[in-house]
Amino acid sequence: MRFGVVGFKGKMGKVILDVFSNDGHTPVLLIDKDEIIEEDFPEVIVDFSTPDALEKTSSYCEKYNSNLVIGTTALTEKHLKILENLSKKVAVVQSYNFSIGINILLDLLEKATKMLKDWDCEITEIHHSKKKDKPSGTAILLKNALNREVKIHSLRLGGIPGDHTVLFSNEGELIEIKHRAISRKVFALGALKAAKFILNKKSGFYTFKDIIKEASI
Ligand SMILES: NC(=O)c1ccc[n+]([C@@H]2O[C@H](COP(=O)([O-])OP(=O)(O)OC[C@H]3O[C@@H](n4cnc5c(N)ncnc54)[C@H](O)[C@@H]3O)[C@@H](O)[C@H]2O)c1
Ligand SMILES: O=C(O)C1=N[C@H](C(=O)O)CCC1
Repeated sequence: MRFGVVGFKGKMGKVILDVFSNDGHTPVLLIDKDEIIEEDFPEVIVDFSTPDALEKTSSYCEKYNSNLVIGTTALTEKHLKILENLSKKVAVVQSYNFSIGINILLDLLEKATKMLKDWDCEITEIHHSKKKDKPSGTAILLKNALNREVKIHSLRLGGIPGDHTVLFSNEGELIEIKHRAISRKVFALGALKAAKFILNKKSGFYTFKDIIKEASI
């Protein structure tokens, strides 16, 4: 496929370029804060950058009728509205976490939270010191899956790609459900799976969970 990357100079952008290119796909549109390289029209644009880039990303999707895979976190209602409108014209996959493990964990938590209604529950997330947003997008997804008020504890240190733990405890027991991304490549591989999923879709809004379900991973 011909693909575009928004945030191509960033940590995720570089890994996405690598993973997609190694799978035989051709980068034709590269966008970062201070540079745009436009060679051809992309079938899919992948945006892992910053919420401020979304209007530009959306206008490129409309210009080229490109589908969109977006992993950028810290989106507000305004950004979600842009994505909703865009998804009426092209196919959009949005997720705060493109790893298979977290998306399976979200299913497990929906079940666990019903069984552990009376237990205390909190979330911890640890990420590299360069991460700009807090709490992580994934922690927000986990909180939503728990469907109750939980505290999120955020730590920023070193080069950690992403650790999330959900803790449940009663008077005598502790259950810890933990996910660790060992490398950023897992997110890029998930984005590639999402890009292949929407390649021939006309329009619509999807999450990564929809894709995993359809592929029965
Ligand atoms: N959904 C997921 O699975 C997942 C996984 C990892 C990271 N992320 C998210 O992806 C985003 C990027 O993470 P990162 O670690 O690569 O960050 P980063 O800071 O290393 O990279 C961001 C890139 O975006 C560029 N950028 C900034 N403003 C821009 C603009 N207006 N237009 C175009 N480009 C612009 C920056 O110059 C930089 O190159 C963050 O929101 C992060 O939370 C999501
Ligand atoms: O490195 C990041 O930034 C990550 N962001 C996502 C989040 O906020 O949940 C996913 C994990 C890595």
